[in-house]
Amino acid sequence: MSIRTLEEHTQHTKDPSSLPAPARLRTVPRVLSVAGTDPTGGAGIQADLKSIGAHGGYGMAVVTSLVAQNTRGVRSVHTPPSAFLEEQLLAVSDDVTIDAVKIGMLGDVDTIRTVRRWLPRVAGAVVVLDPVMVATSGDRLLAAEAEDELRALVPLADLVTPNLAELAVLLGEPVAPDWDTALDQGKRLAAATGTSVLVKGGHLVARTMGDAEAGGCPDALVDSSGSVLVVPGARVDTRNTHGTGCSLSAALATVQARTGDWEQSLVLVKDWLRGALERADELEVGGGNGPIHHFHQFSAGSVQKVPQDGRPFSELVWELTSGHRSAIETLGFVRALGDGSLPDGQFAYYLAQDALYLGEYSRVLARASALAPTEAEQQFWAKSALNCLEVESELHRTWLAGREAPGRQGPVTKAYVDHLLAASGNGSYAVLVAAVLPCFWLYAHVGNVLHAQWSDAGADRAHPYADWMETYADPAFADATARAIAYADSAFEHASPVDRAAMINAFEASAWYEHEFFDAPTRPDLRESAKLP
Ligand SMILES: Nc1ncnc2c1ncn2[C@@H]1O[C@H](COP(=O)(O)OP(=O)(O)O)[C@@H](O)[C@H]1O
Ligand SMILES: Cc1ncc(COP(=O)(O)O)c(N)n1
Repeated sequence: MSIRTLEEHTQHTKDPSSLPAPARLRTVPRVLSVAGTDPTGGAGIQADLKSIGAHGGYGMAVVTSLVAQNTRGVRSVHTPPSAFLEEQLLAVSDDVTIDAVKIGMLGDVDTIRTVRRWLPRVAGAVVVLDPVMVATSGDRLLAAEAEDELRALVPLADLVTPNLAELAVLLGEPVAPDWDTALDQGKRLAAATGTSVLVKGGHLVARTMGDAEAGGCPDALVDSSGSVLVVPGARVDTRNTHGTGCSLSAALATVQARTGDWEQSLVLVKDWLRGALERADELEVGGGNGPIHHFHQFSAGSVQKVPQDGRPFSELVWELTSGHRSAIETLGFVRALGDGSLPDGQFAYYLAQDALYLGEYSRVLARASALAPTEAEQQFWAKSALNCLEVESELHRTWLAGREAPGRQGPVTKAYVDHLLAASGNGSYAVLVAAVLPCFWLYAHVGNVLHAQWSDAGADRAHPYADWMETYADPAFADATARAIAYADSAFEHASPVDRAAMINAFEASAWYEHEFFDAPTRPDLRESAKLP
C-alpha cells in the first residue's frame, strides 16, 4: 500500500473571511477527532466520539498515539510512524467532507508536522485545537521538545482550548494564579496568534478567584480583538473529571459546525458538561479519576426498558421520569412562582421563551396531525396546533405586554425545539407523539401542583401569578393531556420494538428539556444569551 505524501506548506494561515462562522452549517455535522486513545473510554478519541454523538454529530477518528492508560494514570505510549498517521488522515479527507476537526493529543514533533501539513485539505471546517500536554494524572502526553511546534500550530485553529497549565506553556509564562491573570494570558495568546482562546477555569481553586467567580467553574471565550465572554458555571463536586477537556473541545467543534455561533455553542456545551459531571459518579468506572457521563441525557438501556409485560407507555415513562418531575417541583423558579416571590424579570423571560417555543411547537403538532393514523387523532393534533397559536400565544402576548423580554430563543428553548423538529423529521408518528407529550403532561402536572398549593393556602387573588395558575390548571387542558396520553399509549402498542425504544428516548429527552426550561429563567447566563444583539 503506498503512502502518499502531502506537499510541504509552511505558511498556512486561516482565511479571515471564513471567520468567525464556519463556511457551512450542518444539522448532523461530520466531525473528525485527531487524537490519542484511552482504552478505558474516558479521554482521547473514545471520549471525543461519545461527545460528538451526544451532540448529534457523526463522529470519525484518526489515531495519533495509542496510549496504555486508565483512570489512575498512563502506563506507556506507542506512536505509529507519522507516514501512517498521514495515510489515516488522507483516507478520511479524500472521501468525506469534514465539517469540523477536533485536534487532541499530538505527542511529538513529527505528529504535529504531519497534522499541520494536512490541515489545508479541510479548509472551511471548524478547527478546535485542544493543546494536550499533561493528563489529569500528571503524566506527560507531549514531548517537551515539541512545545514550540505545538505553539506554531495554534494560528491554524479557529479555537484553542488550553487548561491553565497549557495556557502558561503556550505563552512561556508561569501558571496564572487567579482568574483575572488567566483572562489576561488568554487575551495575549489570542492577540499573538489571531486565534480565539477558550480560557478554562477547571483548575482554579475557589480561593484564587475573584468574588464573582468564587466557588464556580467559569470558562471564557477570548478573541483576537480582546473581547472576552465569560460563561459562568457551577463547580461540580466530583473527582471524576478525566477527559473533561477532550469532551468539551469535541463537543464545541460539533455544536459550532451546526450553529456557527461560538457563544451559543459554549453555553450549550457547558450546560451539558455540568450534567455529565453531575452524573459521573454513577458510572463507577475505575479507581482513579473516572470519566464523565457523556450520555446523561438519555437513561441507559432504553431498549431493555421496553416492557414485555404489556404495561402502557404512559405508565412506563411516567415512572422513568419521576426524577425530572421531583426535580422540577423543587426548582427555585417553580417554588418562587408558587409562593409569588418570583422576580418579574424571570417570569417575563419564561413567558417570552414559552411564546417563542409555542410558535415552533405548533408546527410540530401540525406534523403529528399530518402523520396521524385516524381522523380523530388528525383532528386532535391539528386543533392543538391551532390552540397553541391562538389561545396560549395570545395569553403570553397579554402577559408580556409592557414587560421587557428577550426577543430570541435562549439556548434551552433552541435545543428543545431542535429536538422536537428532529423528532418530526424522523417520520415516525409514534416517536413524534412521544416527543410532544411531556409538554402537555409535565406542564399540566406543574400547573396542578401549584394550583393545589395556592387553593390550599386560601386561593388569594392578590397572588401575582393567580391568573397564570388558573389557566394551566384548566380542566380543558387536563382533557387534552389525557387524550394525548391515550394516543401515545395506542401508538406504542402498535409500534415496532425499535420505535418503542425510540419513543422512550424521545419522551425522556423532552422531559429533560422541560426540566431545563423551568430552570433557565433563574440562570443569568442563559437569560443574557437570549437578548437580541
Ligand atoms: N469540577 C468541575 N465542575 C464543573 N466544571 C468543571 C469541573 N472541572 C472542570 N470543569 C470544566 O471542564 C472543562 C475542562 O476544564 P479543565 O479541567 O480546566 O481542562 P482540562 O480537562 O483540559 O484539564 C471546562 O469547561 C471546565 O470549566
Ligand atoms: C489520549 C489522551 N488525550 C488527552 C488526555 C487528557 O485528558 P484529561 O486531561 O482531561 O484527563 C488523556 N488522558 N489521554
